[in-house]
Amino acid sequence: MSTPLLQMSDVWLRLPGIANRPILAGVDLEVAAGEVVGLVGESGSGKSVTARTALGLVPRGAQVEGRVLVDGTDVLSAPADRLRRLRSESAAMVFQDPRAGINPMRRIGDHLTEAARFAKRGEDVRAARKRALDLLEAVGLPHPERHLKQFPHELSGGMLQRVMIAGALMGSPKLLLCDEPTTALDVTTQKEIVSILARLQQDEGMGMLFITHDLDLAASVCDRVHVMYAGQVVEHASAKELFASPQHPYTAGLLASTPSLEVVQERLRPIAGTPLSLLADPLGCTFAERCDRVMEGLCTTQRPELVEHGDRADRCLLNQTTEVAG
Ligand SMILES: Nc1ncnc2c1ncn2[C@@H]1O[C@H](COP(=O)(O)OP(=O)(O)OP(=O)(O)O)[C@@H](O)[C@H]1O
Repeated sequence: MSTPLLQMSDVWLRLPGIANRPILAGVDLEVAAGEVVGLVGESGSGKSVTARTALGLVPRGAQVEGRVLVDGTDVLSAPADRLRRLRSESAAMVFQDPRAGINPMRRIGDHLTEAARFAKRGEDVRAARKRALDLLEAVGLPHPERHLKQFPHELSGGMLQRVMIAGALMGSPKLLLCDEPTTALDVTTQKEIVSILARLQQDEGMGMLFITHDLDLAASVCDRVHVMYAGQVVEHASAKELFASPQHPYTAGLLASTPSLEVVQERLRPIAGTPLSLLADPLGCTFAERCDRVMEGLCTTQRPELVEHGDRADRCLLNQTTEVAG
């Protein structure tokens, strides 16, 4: 197998003075070329911090340990100029809110060609403009020439997110990190944006990390899915296996609390309790206090490791205990 484009190994991120527990606690994650890896989990589980750490964008005051390789570059030790180049040449990110990532005072064309100035081939402005026009067309915008001259406020949220996707692709990245790219959009626009992303990912052979709350969306877009809880990956598997037979009670809980048009469920069952506070740092499993299968005396005192079972893995003592017993 080829070397992954993104390789995160045992990544820890702490925010002293803000959080008692680590924000990321030993995250392992790989994305290969041509592959879409999903990252799902409730709000606050660490999905965005994982993606941002992959590009060396860590919160101020953060203490980070572990290893992050993006296309061979050691992100956590690379100097700032190497990281800047990496973010324009090898990897790019699309965020949830397109308006937060664009200067409202600059024309769309300037935004797009500015990104090209950092690109590997040192394109001149004309070549960058041509690429911008091609990409605006590829993301389904009706009037690329006109859009180049427009300001962000002249476009709807869905149109602007297409511009942001075009901008992310200006440097022909090998790796695209998408952080809830459709959450802020209406359902029809969401579907269009997702299908554009999926087509571009395949056309360009990019590796993609796709962060979403939406499990149905993850099931339809991703090859593999990682489930995060309280800063840890608690389960990962191929999308097909994960949704057909979740092994971790948290994954099962997420599925049971997700409305689905395909499967008519009698009643949605929300996961009891609330996500682990940043001030809590329990001795045992971080999900124990909400788990409907908790083994008292065991889960509350022992931290489970992520254990592989074939090509999937989960972090649950229940499965490990059953294995030993069996
Ligand atoms: N700069 C920061 N300062 C303080 N706390 C932070 C910072 N960035 C993230 N956190 C905290 O780290 C935890 C993980 O945040 P993160 O944004 O990665 O979660 P998430 O899973 O992406 O959630 P959401 O789905 O809501 O975006 C949260 O508890 C968040 O409050």
